Amino acid sequence: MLTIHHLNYNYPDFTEKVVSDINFSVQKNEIISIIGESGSGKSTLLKLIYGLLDFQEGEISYNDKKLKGPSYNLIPGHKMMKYVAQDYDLLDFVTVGENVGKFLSNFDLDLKQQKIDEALEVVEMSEYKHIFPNQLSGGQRQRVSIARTLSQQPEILLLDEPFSNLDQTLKLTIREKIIKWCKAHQITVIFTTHDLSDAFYTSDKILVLEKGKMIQFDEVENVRNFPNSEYVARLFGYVNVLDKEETSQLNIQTTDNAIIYPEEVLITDEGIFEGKVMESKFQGRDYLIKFLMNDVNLVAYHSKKFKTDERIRFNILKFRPL
Ligand SMILES: Nc1ncnc2c1ncn2[C@@H]1O[C@H](COP(=O)(O)OP(=O)(O)OP(=O)(O)O)[C@@H](O)[C@H]1O
Repeated sequence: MLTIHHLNYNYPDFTEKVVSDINFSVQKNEIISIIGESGSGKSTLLKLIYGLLDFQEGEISYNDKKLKGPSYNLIPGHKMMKYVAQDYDLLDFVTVGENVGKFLSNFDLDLKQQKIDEALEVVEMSEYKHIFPNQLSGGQRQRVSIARTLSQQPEILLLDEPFSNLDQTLKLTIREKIIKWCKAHQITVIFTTHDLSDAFYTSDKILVLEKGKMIQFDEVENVRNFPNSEYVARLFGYVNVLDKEETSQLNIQTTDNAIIYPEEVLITDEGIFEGKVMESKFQGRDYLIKFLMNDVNLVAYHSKKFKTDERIRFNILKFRPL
């Protein structure tokens, strides 16, 4: 088990804490995604866990053994972990296959090739095995870099934005294959992402960072269903955040502010409230309808497009106090 306890970090020559009093534990074989606004400290947290930065306060331990930063280790980076940064770090003068096998033992060459082939297959790069990386696209380089860490079968895999350069179609397959492979090989994965679908489809738990602080850490469904702040709710995309005055206009019985996801606003002719459409935007599957009820701005999804200024009726199906 990996445990992070009261972790604090500021970059040398800066006083501001980039990681501030972080506490969480990760069980073997769990998949954790770290989400948060740009600059919230996601990459820094990964680097601290991997042992690339010396934290000023706190403790990181793995299976009850304390882990130290680069000042205490001859080679930075803990042996049982592998870290894929955003720069991929491939050698351009050897082939993709040789890059993937770079850290594998030459003792059993058949086994080495088997591991290389298996890892390349997971990221769907088998046909590029004999190509040099400088002939690859950014997304292909990213996949080779991931394959290189998979082939080494670490106990913990730390991935910084692992799917950021993949197009949507490829991402759906590769993301699933990588996660399946890691689950099958009992590998713990911690990855950062800006794409909420990465977090939803692949992780067991989501860790939310805001300005270096961990503001929520919970199972995926709980973070989405019970976001503990407006910041967390807004990470999931469009959301209605209503203050007390606005909730009372919608007959919502709460003394707190409330959040309502767009799918919890039902546009229907039988609705008890009336609104005026401001905008209908096609979202791929349905329309995002922005509308006003008195002076309350709301968003909802609907299969049909409405005209600007059209009158609609709606009901509130659910709300969550904040
Ligand atoms: N080497 C550095 N020296 C000083 N400050 C840094 C350094 N690297 C990052 N920072 C600062 O630390 C903060 C957190 O950066 P970090 O890269 O961890 O955020 P992030 O959440 O991963 O961002 P992004 O989503 O944009 O990748 C930012 O304010 C950044 O400017």
